[in-house]
Amino acid sequence: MSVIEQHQSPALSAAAGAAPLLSLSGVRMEFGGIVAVNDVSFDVMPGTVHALIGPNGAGKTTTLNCISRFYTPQQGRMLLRTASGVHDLLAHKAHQIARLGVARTFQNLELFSDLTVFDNVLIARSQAMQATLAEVLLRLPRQRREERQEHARTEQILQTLGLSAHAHSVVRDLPYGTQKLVELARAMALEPTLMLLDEPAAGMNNREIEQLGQTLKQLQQATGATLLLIEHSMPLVMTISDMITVMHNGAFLAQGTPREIESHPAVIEAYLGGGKSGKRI
Ligand SMILES: Nc1ncnc2c1ncn2[C@@H]1O[C@H](COP(=O)(O)OP(=O)(O)OP(=O)(O)O)[C@@H](O)[C@H]1O
Repeated sequence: MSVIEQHQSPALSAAAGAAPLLSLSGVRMEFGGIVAVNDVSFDVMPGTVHALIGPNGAGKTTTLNCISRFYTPQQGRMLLRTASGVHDLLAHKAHQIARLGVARTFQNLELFSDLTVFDNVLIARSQAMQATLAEVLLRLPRQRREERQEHARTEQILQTLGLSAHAHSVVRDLPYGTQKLVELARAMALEPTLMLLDEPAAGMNNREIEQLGQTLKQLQQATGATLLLIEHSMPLVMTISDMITVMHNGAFLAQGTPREIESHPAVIEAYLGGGKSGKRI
């Protein structure tokens, strides 16, 4: 099927002439006898919101864990093209991935729950600070200047995500949906080229999901970052995605725009297990 529709979104139009930011080819990951990801290949274009969907156990999180180098696939290639060149992700360890401009959030929150929202984001920012230990200890001018810049940048990130009012709240006291946004803020603090989001809407109510959709779209437009997200909320996926890749039973099933995917017979079959063609997911 054609990957790009005739009436494509501005993000896809801009990306159409570009090389993929991320290319997976023939990725295979198995655990003992279980093949979680089987010969999966797809591209993610720069500056797009790209969803990775599929029924439970399809292999989505395992794929994301391969990209973030939490896992090392037994076969396949994963290339990341950034301004600094083409990077073979398999040549990098998980802790080096952030330096390539890749940030991720998790299905289960990974936050400092006893710290404030501001401090959670500031700690993520601190990875980007250039001051040496001597400068920090002596509080030299460059370190003080960087500190001021980091505080201002942290405030800006909180504002973008609508978290300013919660800046000085302790994370554990906040509703779950707000904590999910804090995790997003921490990922954004790394100023990534590619953001990997594992079920950002999980545990949110409909109003929060709608708000999240607007926030993600704004975030993508404001930063130019590419978002690759796993998500089960179809209203969210269909609203914000430029492109959708569908996995089923560990394999690539289809790729297309939301309009193509919602009426794709094989996708409907995978979700509904024998649903009639013409139904929508
Ligand atoms: N560490 C592991 N050890 C053994 N099997 C695993 C491991 N991780 C995943 N699997 C198996 O691999 C398959 C794919 O799992 P994965 O979590 O990637 O799917 P998913 O599409 O993200 O599912 P969900 O939407 O339910 O989160 C499943 O059968 C799962 O049980």
